[in-house]
Amino acid sequence: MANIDLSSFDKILVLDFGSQYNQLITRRIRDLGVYSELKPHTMTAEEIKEWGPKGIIFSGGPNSVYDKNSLRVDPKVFELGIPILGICYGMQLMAYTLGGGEVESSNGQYGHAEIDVTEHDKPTLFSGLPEKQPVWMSHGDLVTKVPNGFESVATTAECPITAMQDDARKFYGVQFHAEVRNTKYGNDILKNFAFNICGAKANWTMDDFIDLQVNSIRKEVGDQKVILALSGGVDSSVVAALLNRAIGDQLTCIFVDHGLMRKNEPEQVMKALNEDLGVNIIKVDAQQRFLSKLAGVADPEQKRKIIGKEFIEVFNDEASKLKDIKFLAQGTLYTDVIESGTDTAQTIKSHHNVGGLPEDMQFKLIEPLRSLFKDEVRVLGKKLGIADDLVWRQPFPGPGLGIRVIGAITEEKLHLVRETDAILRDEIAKAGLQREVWQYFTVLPGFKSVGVMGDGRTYEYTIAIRAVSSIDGMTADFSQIPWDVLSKISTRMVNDVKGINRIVYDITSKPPSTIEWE
Ligand SMILES: Nc1ncnc2c1ncn2[C@@H]1O[C@H](COP(=O)(O)OP(=O)(O)OP(=O)(O)O)[C@@H](O)[C@H]1O
Ligand SMILES: O=c1[nH]c(=O)c2[nH+]cn([C@@H]3O[C@H](COP(=O)(O)O)[C@@H](O)[C@H]3O)c2[nH]1
Ligand SMILES: NC(=O)CC[C@H](N)C(=O)O
Ligand SMILES: [Mg+2]
Repeated sequence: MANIDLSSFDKILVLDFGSQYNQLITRRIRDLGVYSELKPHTMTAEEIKEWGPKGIIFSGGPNSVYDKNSLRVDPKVFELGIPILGICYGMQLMAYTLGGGEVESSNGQYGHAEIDVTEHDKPTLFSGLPEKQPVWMSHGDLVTKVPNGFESVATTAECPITAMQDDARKFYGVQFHAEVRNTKYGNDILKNFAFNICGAKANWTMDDFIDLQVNSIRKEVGDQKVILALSGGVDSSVVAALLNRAIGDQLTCIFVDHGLMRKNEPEQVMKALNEDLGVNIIKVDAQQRFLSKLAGVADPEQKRKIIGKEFIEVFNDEASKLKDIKFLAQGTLYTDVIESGTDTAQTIKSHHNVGGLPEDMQFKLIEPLRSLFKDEVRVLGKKLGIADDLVWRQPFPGPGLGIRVIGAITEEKLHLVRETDAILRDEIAKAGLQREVWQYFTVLPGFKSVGVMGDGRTYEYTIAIRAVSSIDGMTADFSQIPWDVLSKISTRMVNDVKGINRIVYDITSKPPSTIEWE
């Protein structure tokens, strides 16, 4: 095993000013083969120097630079001689902090825009790229005067200073989000920054990630025992493979059947995991515990917190049977972390494994995938030799069908979601669409409507079909499942599942919606 320490890699540091997309910047840089980490905006110039990045990126964020409590940066960071790129709030912060710049509020620009690049001659962020480029904007404020030493290098009608640069000091700012895929040349812009401007070398790969994680797990755990929350999903299976490599039989995996699983899932999961992963797995039957705690609870955040807490109670019980367990491992991804809310980012929903955890938890967490996105985890899963079917399994949230029955959960409602979900999955498989559609499931909104079946009046529940395409779960588009497939699905659901008389199709993207309804 290679003994890896970070000093062998060229690094780019991303400072966190609270954007939902901040970790997306680090992963774009890692995709280029350059090591990158997200760190708090409070890191001092001295600490940054010690970390030794080739370049620094300031992320976007929800603040306005003129807010009293807006997030700032140590001004000495501009004296380190390290190239800096500010994105959105990051650019505004540069203009505000460096002498001579001005920022004002405006009507805002949200979504697509086209920029005109006005500076081509010098080596810039835009070297080798077209003069006109589609970008993605999300801002209320804008820079109205560049700081001393800077020039404006790109423009749109609404935002005359869309990009700015100071060649001599290697400081750059873009008002648009270069890290999102809707910015057509975003990756090329980041490439120009990392390689041409910072002079970084691409000497980082996912194999290095595996080595780093395995080493750090061994160091942290020593000869102690670890339990892993294993769901049968991709994320926890990848963690199982990593832990198996790092600590072998010091690991015990625990699969919880909370009664919110899909049709036949518990049996299938146990069979598949036993065959594929070769790890020691305990199945806990906890249906009654979860369902009785959830009875009558309608608020989505409260449901998520109850589920998160009950998971930990189950792990506590199992740990006390196994004795001397200090560590709980989970397949937490960055999406779970950022949506649950951080010191700088707002809470969108409390994922059961992050925001839903009880405050007084006894375990120390091991979460090796905490900074990664789903598509990176799939690459990792393949590298670790996990079977294709498991690597490409559609995500299924820990709270399961519990967040797909909207409002209070009952056995009857769970049954309707479970049966319609099974039909949907079967028809999607028959149509060969499993890979094309990223995630697909049914939701029971909980209201009834009038229908007519066999000449008789019905008054029954509605089922909604949710199907999305995505790469990392951070943004998603609704999938355009062919009408004939939808038609078959709808007919089968109404015919086969008693208690349903209407099927609707969810045609919203994320944002503005989220993938799950709760
Ligand atoms: N039924 C379960 N039993 C044990 N642990 C679970 C269960 N459901 C979820 N978890 C834990 O919560 C984590 C987060 O769940 P999540 O659904 O995001 O990941 P996953 O199930 O591993 O992968 P996927 O996204 O493919 O479903 C899991 O990685 C796992 O550690
Ligand atoms: O393990 C999980 N625990 C949760 O509490 C949770 N909530 C949402 N999800 C999954 O995360 C992805 C993004 O979902 P949303 O757009 O609904 O936030 C989608 O893939 C969701 O299925 C969860 N996974
Ligand atoms: N996305 C951002 O970074 C937004 C920056 C700032 N909050 C604005 O509205 O202009
Ligand atoms: Mg899951």
